[in-house]
Amino acid sequence: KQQQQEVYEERHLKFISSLGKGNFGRVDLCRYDPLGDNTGEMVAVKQLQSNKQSNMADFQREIQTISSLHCDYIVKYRGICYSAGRLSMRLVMEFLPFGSLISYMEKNKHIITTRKMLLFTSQICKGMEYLQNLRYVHRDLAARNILVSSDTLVKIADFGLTKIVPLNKEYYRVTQSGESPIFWYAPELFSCCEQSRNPKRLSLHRIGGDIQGTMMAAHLFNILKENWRLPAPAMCPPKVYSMMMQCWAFNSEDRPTFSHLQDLIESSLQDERE
Ligand SMILES: C[C@H](Nc1nc(-c2c[nH]c3ncc(Cl)cc23)ncc1F)C(=O)NCC(F)(F)F
Repeated sequence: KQQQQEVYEERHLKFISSLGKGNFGRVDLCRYDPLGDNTGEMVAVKQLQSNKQSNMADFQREIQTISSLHCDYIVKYRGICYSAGRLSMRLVMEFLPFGSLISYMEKNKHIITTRKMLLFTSQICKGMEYLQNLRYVHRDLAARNILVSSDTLVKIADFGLTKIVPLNKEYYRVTQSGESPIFWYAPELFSCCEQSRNPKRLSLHRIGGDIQGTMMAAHLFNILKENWRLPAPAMCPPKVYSMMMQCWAFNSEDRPTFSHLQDLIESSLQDERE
């Protein structure tokens, strides 16, 4: 059983490579090697890029969020590393060797079966249902924020935009302007994350290239009001596309819950077995 460390000493955290950049942070692959013999565990370490006060507060909230989550389908929190003088801190998480779902799908798009994609989607629904039961809203569910643990297990990651729905409310209203991923729909798994079928690219094509900035959200709203939706990805089973369309219902009360989605996935899996 891997160590469940809470505090990581900076001097034993050995940088190996940079994994990627998020909204305000960077994630590196490190080996935590207190014995100094390269037998320590590999971990993913996130640190802020900017030391803007607001980002620091958001980072604290992200740490608070991920450290409260215990689910097989959510990336595991390992602990905190306080830098010298405790000025900045770093979030230590489990390292998933297969990387993000986007890169995994691009690399394996010719061998990934519909069954495998349904299994991944079902696991994401289970993770999202767990979040929902804790009244968390992820707000940035996209294949780029899903990590692949093995050929049969994916996990939800990146809780930088996650908010808690207050007890006296039923939904979360976007308040601060920040970068909202307005083009992102339900899991775009079934497009194999092909860049040509990227939700943003397809929506921009429909809206027209000469629109920019604040007008963009208005135009996106209009085409959705007129019931335009992303086309079915290639090889997407009809039942799956109808499930996606239900997730994109204009009125939120018409959209399926994550538990209902799991029933739909089970029934699609039956079809795939026959
Ligand atoms: C900014 C960081 N970007 C990347 N991370 C990794 C990664 C591989 N393996 C990993 N194991 C644990 C973690 Cl936390 C990240 C990785 N790979 C490519 C990236 F571009 C990130 O956090 N992205 C969000 C999410 F984690 F959901 F993919």
